Amino acid sequence: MAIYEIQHPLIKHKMGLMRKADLSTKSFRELAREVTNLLTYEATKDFELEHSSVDGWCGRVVVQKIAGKKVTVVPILRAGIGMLEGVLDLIPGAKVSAVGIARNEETLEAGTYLEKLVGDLDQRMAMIIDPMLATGGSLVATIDMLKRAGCKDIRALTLVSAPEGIARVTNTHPDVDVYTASIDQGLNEDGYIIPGLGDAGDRLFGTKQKEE
Ligand SMILES: O=P(O)(O)OC[C@H]1O[C@H](OP(=O)(O)OP(=O)(O)O)[C@H](O)[C@@H]1O
Ligand SMILES: O=c1cc[nH]c(=O)[nH]1
Ligand SMILES: [Mg+2]
Repeated sequence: MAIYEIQHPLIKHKMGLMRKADLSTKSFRELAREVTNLLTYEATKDFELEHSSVDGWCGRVVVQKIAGKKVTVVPILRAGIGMLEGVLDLIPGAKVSAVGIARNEETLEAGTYLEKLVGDLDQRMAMIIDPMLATGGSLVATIDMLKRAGCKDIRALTLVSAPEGIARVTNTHPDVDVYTASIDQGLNEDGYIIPGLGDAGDRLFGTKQKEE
């Protein structure tokens, strides 16, 4: 596996804004979408092109179009939904395979509750999206699921990744590349990424519990 931490000033700036604890849900959502636009741009740089031709205003014009495999975007529910529009802005025709995985807050084990994959996965590239790669349990479970369904070409986009999760995915699935906006310091005792974003699902959906 290769991990690509995208070095782009717009990504750095927008990630800095997202780390502010009192950011509104609306702004957090908008920034998640914008950073995902930029990650998608980077993660598609190696897409193959083929020549084609169209009727242009002055006659036939040779153009290029994306060749090869079709894409399925794989949001890991819930938080992955916060990156979905960001990918679809640039790949509007992609089919969506929804995967529901929730991390047990005590054991940190990933539990699967939904598997709604598109067909012909052996002929598609899967682009998994999840804002947070923490212990790596959720991403490994999703890759396992996609491979069981026949998918052989898998990459993942995350906003923040912890070294612990990167190591786990690297060891388990060395063929999967991860594109991330930031590699952070590591995990705290509760399995949260430091400095991270806090609970990305809660911030995207506005479900943060009030403290007693
Ligand atoms: O790398 P891991 O240790 O598995 O942790 C990362 C997972 O935790 C979060 O989801 P969560 O389980 O909180 O579900 P949610 O999206 O419904 O909030 C996050 O969106 C990842 O899916
Ligand atoms: O830091 C973390 C870790 C897991 N899930 C989150 O939403 N945030
Ligand atoms: Mg959550």
